[in-house]
Amino acid sequence: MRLAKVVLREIPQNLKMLTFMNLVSAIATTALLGLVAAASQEADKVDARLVLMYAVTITLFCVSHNAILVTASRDAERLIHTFRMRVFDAVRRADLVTVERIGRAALHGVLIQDTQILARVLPILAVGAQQAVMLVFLAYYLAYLSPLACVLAFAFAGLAVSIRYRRTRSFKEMLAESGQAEADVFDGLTDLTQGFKEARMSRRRADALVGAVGAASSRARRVNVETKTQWVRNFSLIEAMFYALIGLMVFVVPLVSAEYYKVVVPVTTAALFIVGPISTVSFVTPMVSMAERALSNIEDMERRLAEAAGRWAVTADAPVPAGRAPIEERPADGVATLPAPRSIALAEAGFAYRNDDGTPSFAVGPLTAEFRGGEVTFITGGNGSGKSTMLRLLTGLMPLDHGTLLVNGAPVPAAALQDYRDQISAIFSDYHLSRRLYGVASPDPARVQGLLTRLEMQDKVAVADGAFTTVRLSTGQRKRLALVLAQLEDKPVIVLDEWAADQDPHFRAVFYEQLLPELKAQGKVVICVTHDERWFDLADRVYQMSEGRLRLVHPLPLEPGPAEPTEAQA
Ligand SMILES: Nc1ncnc2c1ncn2[C@@H]1O[C@H](COP(=O)(O)OP(=O)(O)OP(=O)(O)O)[C@@H](O)[C@H]1O
Repeated sequence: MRLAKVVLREIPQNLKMLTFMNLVSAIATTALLGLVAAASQEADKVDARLVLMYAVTITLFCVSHNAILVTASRDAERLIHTFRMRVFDAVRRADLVTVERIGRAALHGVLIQDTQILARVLPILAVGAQQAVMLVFLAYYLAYLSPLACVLAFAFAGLAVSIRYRRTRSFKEMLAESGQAEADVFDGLTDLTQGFKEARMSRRRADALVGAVGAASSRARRVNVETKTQWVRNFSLIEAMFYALIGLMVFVVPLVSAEYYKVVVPVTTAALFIVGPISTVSFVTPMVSMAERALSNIEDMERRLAEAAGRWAVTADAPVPAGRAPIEERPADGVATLPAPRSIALAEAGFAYRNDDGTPSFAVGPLTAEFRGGEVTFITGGNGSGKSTMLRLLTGLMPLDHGTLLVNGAPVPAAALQDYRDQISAIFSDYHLSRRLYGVASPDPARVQGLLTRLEMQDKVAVADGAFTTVRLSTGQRKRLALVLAQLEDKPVIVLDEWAADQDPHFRAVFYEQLLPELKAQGKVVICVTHDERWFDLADRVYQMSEGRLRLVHPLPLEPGPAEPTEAQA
């Protein structure tokens, strides 16, 4: 059972203590029953010793019950924290295509919904386990009083529980359907909040969007109501059956057992005591499948992300092109030593986006291009020609299907990919600007002020306590802050995907005529995707992308000239 394995593997520390507390609470409950039976024999006087023992037993029960609940809740939260951190870590290690394919809704489902299910269910399961142990003790006690009553009571309880289970066969499917419907609602919410402007601008679009979210929400409501109704019906049925069980003990058993009248009071009391635990255990057992499902979702997500990372590691270790020495891997920790890039390149690189059935939907390559330090390279080409895809491959965000990524002419091994990415500042067209300057530890205030002034943002924004004072800015202004951040990172490679497209004509000229030459003068590898032909002559190289293929258009590759006359000819 997945749940048991996970508990043993992830939170083994308190299992002994929980088992001990379970035994204490079960013994305390059985002792309570014994004390009630003993007191009922002496109903004409109050025995102080029995009262004291009763008080001690109740205290033991309360202490052990509390300890079980508190420990189980704490362990459940620890488990959830572990899972969340593992999934976060797996996300940051995965490649972009996998994360995009999995989607925000599925990740949200796992990180929020499934972990919450575990947080709710695990402490209840601990109580279920406690009640199950208690049932074993109560069964012994009942069997000691009257074997016949014990057999009848448990047979009847078994019947009640099995009727209940037969009625909850479809519980799992209902949960799955409800989870899918909730994910669809979340998708719709994302479309509504992120596409708010578009929805607000068109009644038909907004109607269709809200209609789709409404349909998903209504599906979720129907399934959730069905699930809860079934739960309530089952609960009532089982309650009624347990009252019938008490009737069985009082009216039917005396008919078949002559000596029964001597133990009728303790047996009936014991039967009353087993009603609660049986009800709890039968209520809790379906929750095992809920927890198993949540766990399986979390583990599947981890596996999908890890598999993608694994595939990537393999493809990144593509064969070394002839004549190029690979970057060395340090054997001790397996991390490659990556030299500071003076040039980065793609050699015969290829990649295809794939449909769900695995067929390629769009392919780039073979791509061969080199980008050098102290040079500005422009990449141009029509919409959808593959420029951003090429940048994603060049920056190590997506695995190559074939070909090689090179630094200073040597292939980058899988173990060095993060090192490689750490050398690149990239501002993609869908750049996300955070208010906090993550990863830039205590920047020099004078330098920050200088950069803000250089980017003409000094009157709008400042940096305080490691964060921009605001990011509520225009698209062009946010891109300028992204460039401030990139300059603060001061990495040897800078990649800008249509950065200038959002700038006004004045600042566009500043960008091409001043900022790019400054970056070039600092010796950086500067790569810009751009459509601004007016400034093409400022670039050292211009590549043209067309239908996934890359062609050098400036400087034009030299045509092979007439052959030099040989010595003999001379
Ligand atoms: N995440 C993705 N999943 C699947 N296919 C994608 C994805 N992103 C892009 N594509 C496909 O790759 C093609 C090239 O997209 P890409 O963004 O690389 O083009 P681009 O040259 O940067 O275009 P633009 O100038 O419009 O930004 C697109 O036509 C699209 O079909």
